[in-house]
Amino acid sequence: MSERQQILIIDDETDNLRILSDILREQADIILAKSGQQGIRKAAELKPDLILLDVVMQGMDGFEVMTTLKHNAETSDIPVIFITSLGETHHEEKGFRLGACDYIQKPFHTTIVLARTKLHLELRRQRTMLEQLANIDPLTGIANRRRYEEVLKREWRVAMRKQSPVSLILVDIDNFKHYNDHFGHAAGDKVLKKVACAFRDRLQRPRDLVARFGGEEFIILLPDNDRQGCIEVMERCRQAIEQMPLDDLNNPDIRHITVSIGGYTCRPDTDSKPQEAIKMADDMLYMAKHQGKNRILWFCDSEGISESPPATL
Ligand SMILES: Nc1nc2c(ncn2[C@@H]2O[C@H](COP(=O)(O)OP(=O)(O)OP(=O)(O)O)[C@@H](O)[C@H]2O)c(=O)[nH]1
Repeated sequence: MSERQQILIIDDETDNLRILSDILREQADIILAKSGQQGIRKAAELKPDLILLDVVMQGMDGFEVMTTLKHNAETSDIPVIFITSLGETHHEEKGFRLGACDYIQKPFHTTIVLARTKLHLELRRQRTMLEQLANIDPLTGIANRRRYEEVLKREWRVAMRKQSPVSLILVDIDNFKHYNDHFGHAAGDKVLKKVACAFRDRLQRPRDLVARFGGEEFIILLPDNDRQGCIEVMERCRQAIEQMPLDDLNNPDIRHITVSIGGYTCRPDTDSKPQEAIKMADDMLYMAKHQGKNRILWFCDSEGISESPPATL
């Protein structure tokens, strides 16, 4: 991760903003806010890596700003350093109790401000890296199952609140064992990467998610789209994979692979559970395999089972 980090400085004194940004601009890109309200807005919008927050300010003070930041899921994990003239122990204690990662007293020494911000930016960088490692499948570079389950829980709650549909899709590469046995594990790995890319490139809404479920299985989440819309998206994926050239694998015998897909569209309510929805998609995948592979079987609570491409008589 080489891109520059961002520090948001919230202080109602223009001179303080100028002095701090002069000190810190070599370390990171600086965002300035002249009031608590403006700081909260910029924190949610720009998600800086670190916030330097004054306590004594006109209107909303730093402690109130901190409380608001910690109550908003979008800003709650951004580290905050209080930088203030309030020097008594109980002020410092209150700052830490509210969730600050550090407390610097004014008048401050430039070297101390630099050393502490450097430390917290580095911790932030390492934390982001660990989060990415914990959420990404190392072979394909897409989300892993852990990440999928986390996002699914969140989208399930959103769908319940908004009474909107959510679709879960399981995908399994057809005859992959044969492929692996014939051409080796390394060639199989290349296919897995290509399939992951094919899905990632075609699922374009920001909340769509494709993850590696394990082995040669992928799992997809399409929130806020109806059954027909989801089937169309997945049919485009199925066709793209079927037509995907495997020439670079130098296997004259197998030029193409196919996938079977099981989908389930539902409207989550208090009686339903994400794990049951995954099971429904798995049942559809099983049927897709059973009916000849390279096809989509879909179940929707209100419309029953459908197949894509449509079965010919
Ligand atoms: N190359 C590679 N192969 C994997 C990986 N994970 C699982 N596999 C292989 O995927 C194959 C799955 O085989 P099966 O479960 O029998 O399924 P299949 O041959 O695709 O048969 P159908 O699902 O009925 O079409 C096995 O050979 C596994 O070794 C992986 O990370 N890399």
